[in-house]
Amino acid sequence: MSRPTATKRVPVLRLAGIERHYKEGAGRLNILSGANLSVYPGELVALVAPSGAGKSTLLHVAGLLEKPDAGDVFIDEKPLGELNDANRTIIRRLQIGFVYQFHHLLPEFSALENVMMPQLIRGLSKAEAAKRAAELLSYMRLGERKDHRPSELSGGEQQRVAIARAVANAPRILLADEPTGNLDPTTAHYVFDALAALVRASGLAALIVTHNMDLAERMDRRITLNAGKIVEF
Ligand SMILES: Nc1ncnc2c1ncn2[C@@H]1O[C@H](COP(=O)(O)OP(=O)(O)OP(=O)(O)O)[C@@H](O)[C@H]1O
Repeated sequence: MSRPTATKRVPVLRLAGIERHYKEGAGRLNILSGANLSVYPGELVALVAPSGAGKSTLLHVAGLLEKPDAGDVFIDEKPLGELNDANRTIIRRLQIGFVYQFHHLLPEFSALENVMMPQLIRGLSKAEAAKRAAELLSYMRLGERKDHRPSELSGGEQQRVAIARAVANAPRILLADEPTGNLDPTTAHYVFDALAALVRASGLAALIVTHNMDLAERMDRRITLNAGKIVEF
């Protein structure tokens, strides 16, 4: 079936024929068996699947943390399979932001410093990093809280700092594993709204693992894993 408008768009993230298997005794456990996915600029895709279906494995492959056994990952249609480990690390640092269920903020640093950190690692000056970090925290409605340490912030505030940190280096892709899984429903909605606004405003492609069907319904598309393949639902 031809879809003329869709074919003109270029996906930010494309997974093509991804296979991933693990050894199990004498046999093989096939987790991903020809998984295909395209995520477009500003799009939020919910990944909803039962425990053990391969959600983390898929995020790890998309995030260049694990190499697929077959198939390839494309960012802006550039294939990444041929890159050596050093170049994969560079692409991961610059192009991909990660958000986890638990924020993993550095406890002895302020919110501002936590968001500055990836930029300093990338080689930006302190002044440049502080400016962007302050802008991002204001966008996440945390301007007043930027000098607080994580222990002085609420769970929802901590998670918004973690989201700001994930996009500090202006990545192309945001990968999130249950980003609101640790929050009460009202806070989860608020944090999700902030995340969605950021993704749409910056044209990121976001792949978000969630068990929360309310949030999944508010994303642009919903996918699941069935026998190692990606299925829209
Ligand atoms: N390094 C590994 N070696 C062997 N088996 C693995 C390895 N990593 C994951 N698995 C297995 O692959 C399957 C998929 O794991 P994965 O963590 O991707 O699932 P998931 O959908 O994220 O599950 P959950 O929701 O419980 O986190 C599981 O059965 C798991 O035990």
